[in-house]
Amino acid sequence: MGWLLTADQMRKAEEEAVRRDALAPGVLMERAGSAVVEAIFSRWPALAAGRLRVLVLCGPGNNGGDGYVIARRLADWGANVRILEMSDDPGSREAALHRERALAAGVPVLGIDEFGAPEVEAVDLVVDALFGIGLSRPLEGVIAELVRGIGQRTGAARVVAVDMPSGLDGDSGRIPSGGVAIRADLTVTFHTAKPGHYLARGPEHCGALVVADIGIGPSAPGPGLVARLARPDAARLAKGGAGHKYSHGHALILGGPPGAGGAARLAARAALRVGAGLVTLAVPKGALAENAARLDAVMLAGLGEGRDLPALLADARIASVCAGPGLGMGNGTGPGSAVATRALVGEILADGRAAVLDADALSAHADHAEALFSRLHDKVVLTPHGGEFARLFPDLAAMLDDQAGKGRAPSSRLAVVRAAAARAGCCVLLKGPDTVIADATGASVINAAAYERVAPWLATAGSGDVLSGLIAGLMARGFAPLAAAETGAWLHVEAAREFGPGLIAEDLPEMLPIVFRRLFAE
Ligand SMILES: NC(=O)C1=CN([C@@H]2O[C@H](COP(=O)(O)OP(=O)(O)OC[C@H]3O[C@@H](n4cnc5c(N)ncnc54)[C@H](OP(=O)(O)O)[C@@H]3O)[C@@H](O)[C@H]2O)[C@@H](O)CC1
Ligand SMILES: Nc1ncnc2c1ncn2[C@@H]1O[C@H](COP(=O)(O)OP(=O)(O)O)[C@@H](O)[C@H]1O
Ligand SMILES: [K+]
Repeated sequence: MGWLLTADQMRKAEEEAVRRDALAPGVLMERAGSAVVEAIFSRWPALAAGRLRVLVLCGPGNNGGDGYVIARRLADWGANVRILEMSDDPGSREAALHRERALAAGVPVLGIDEFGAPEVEAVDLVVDALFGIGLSRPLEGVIAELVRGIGQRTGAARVVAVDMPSGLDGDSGRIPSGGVAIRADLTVTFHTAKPGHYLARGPEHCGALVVADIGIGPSAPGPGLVARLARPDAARLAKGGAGHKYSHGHALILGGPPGAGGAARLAARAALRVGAGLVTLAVPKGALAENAARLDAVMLAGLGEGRDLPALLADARIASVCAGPGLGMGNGTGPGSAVATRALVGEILADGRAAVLDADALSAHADHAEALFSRLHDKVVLTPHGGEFARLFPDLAAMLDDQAGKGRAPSSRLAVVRAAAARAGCCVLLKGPDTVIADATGASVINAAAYERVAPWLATAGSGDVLSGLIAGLMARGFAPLAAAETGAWLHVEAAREFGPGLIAEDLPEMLPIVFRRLFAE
């Protein structure tokens, strides 16, 4: 299901499994450590060929406990292993038990101040078992020095992080203000991935990510709100044999004044490609000629300065509206002005139909956020990028500032977007490589362009306009707001990956047929 458990939810899941299966102390830790060893050899089979030199860094908690298991298992296998530990008196019974076993197996255990000795630095593999989901503050002092030294002084050694790269907050993927974090080549986590593996600095510090099953059982959503990774519903996306164009919905896209129509045309094409039965682009009358020269399957309508939009919306077959890309932020009151943009958004929201508000539709409300929130309803999706988000929700955006909250746990993008959705009373999608989507009930999804889904070529002008068109097209097809946002964001990244380097926004809709073909064949 792709659930992403927070530290608290993970602890509850572990406790439940221990109780349910009456597990002896240390059994889960044994499984966790063994899973890491398995992942190491599966990722780097060549390491099994020679005399492997390993340095295992053990912290004072259960993450360190996993480290003692890994050290013993690798030593049993024949590796030359040394442990550097933070404490000779681990904070849990399980970790103490596994420390004793590692000592009994003859693994040399040194204090962390031994880091710097030549034989300690000359290793092939570093295992980072300092801190996992129990990180409670920034790494400082000797530990921070050790973490910096690992990068600089162990040369070409591979670094594997146990559960989380130490120093990285598992709920947010951020490094607590003033701290540092391990940069791993591989991170092995247990039961489910955690939000921090996908958010903020997570992917950059984790390297590659493996989620190991340690027998905690079915990954129940657990208490409280649980986020998950975005995934498509292929059956819902496919079209049935029956039906005609109107059964797949009519999307209305609003476009801007003459010379500013590209963004809305991109959105319109995306809405059509994602399967809306019909798409109409409505533009100021002065922009009709320009758009007529550029459109075929997308239909055109002209908007005067009167009540033309409500007249258009009187057609009950129009199932969704997209407003914002290129709509205008100019001075004055004519087409393309911020005043006109706010008036159009007001009419759309008063109508109550499913709608995507993006770009200028958001920015035009920078000084009118409360008025906007009072009109939003649960059929709306807002799709801000970071700058637009900060214009509407400055206090929430400030919580994501790297300098914010020194000494406190860093705020998570998930919590911040959930708070924005609750305030706005609608679905909010905050764009980025770690796109977060939440609705007013707190339901939330992360669509990460990370690991095997990296899509750096999406950072190109107009790609956000395509995303809003995808979501509008899906809502025209009857997808609920959160599902439309999730599916649109997922398809957006897949389309970018399908095209690859050299991608420009125009390419994205054209990749959808290939993405669909692959998805429906699976
Ligand atoms: N429970 C289970 O059955 C299983 C758990 N598993 C494993 O346990 C891990 C979670 O273990 P955990 O809860 O003990 O937390 P952990 O990450 O070891 O850190 C806590 C310790 O670090 C300390 N500390 C924190 N921040 C610090 C800082 N900046 N600088 C210095 N010290 C700092 C903190 O001290 P305190 O905050 O109390 O002062 C405390 O002593 C999890 O990630 C997984 O690997 C698996 O084996 C599966 C079975
Ligand atoms: N490095 C990246 N990796 C993956 N996706 C990215 C990256 N940078 C930006 N994106 C995506 O590209 C889109 C950019 O949208 P936006 O900032 O609105 O651009 P524009 O206004 O030019 O259309 C968003 O969907 C965002 O999630
Ligand atoms: K770790």
